[in-house]
Formats: sequence, C-alpha cells, structure tokens
Amino acid sequence: MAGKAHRLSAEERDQLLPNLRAVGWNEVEGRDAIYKEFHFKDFNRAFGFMTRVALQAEKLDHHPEWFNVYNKVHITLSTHECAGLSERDINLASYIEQVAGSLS
Ligand SMILES: C[C@H](O)[C@H](O)[C@H]1CNC2=NC(N)=NC(=O)C2=N1
Repeated sequence: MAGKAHRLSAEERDQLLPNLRAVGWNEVEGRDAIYKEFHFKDFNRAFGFMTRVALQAEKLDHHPEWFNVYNKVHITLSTHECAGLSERDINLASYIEQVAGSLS
C-alpha cells in the first residue's frame, strides 16, 4: 500500500467515525482500535463473508483481527504500522459493511 499510515487526528476521527458508529462499530477500551460483531444465518454465510473480506484485505495489504464461531464473526481493526487507527481501518470497515449488507 502506498504511503505510510498515520494515526487519525481528533479532527479526522470526528469526521470519519460517526458513520461507522451508526452501523455498530465501537472504539475498543484501552486500545486505539474499532470493533464490531457480525451475526449471520449460518456458518456458510459467515465464512463466505470472511472469504470476501480476506481477499480484499490481501489486496489492500491491511488485515483484520477476527474471531469466528459458527455464525458469529467478531472483528477488530487497527493499524500495526502506526499502533492505532488509520484511514486504512476506516476503508476496510467500509468495505466490510458493503459485504455484510450484500449478504444479509
Ligand atoms: C508487511 C505488510 O505490508 C504489513 O505487515 C501490513 C500487513 N497487514 C497489516 N494489517 C494491519 N491491520 N495493520 C498493518 O499495519 C498491516 N501491515
């Protein structure tokens, strides 16, 4: 990915986070990251969702931390390179929302 990631400033957060909060992403306590839990009808849908996100993550060279049990997928997004939230997390979260929306 081009350029070095920078941690979002307070102004950038005010501008970028409300849309994600509105669809269920929350800031993680004690860590500069965002988190959301997704529930699908069954494992097939959950894993299909993960597969699509994984392909995009690889393309973007930006990867989620996630946990899956059956139909649940819990996702944490943060940028290791800058040890906090960057625009890369916002972009990946937006893509994740698109995929989840198309599967529900
Ligand atoms: C070497 C490689 O580009 C880096 O390790 C990438 C891979 N995926 C990544 N994913 C996330 N979430 N943060 C990163 O800083 C990151 N860096």
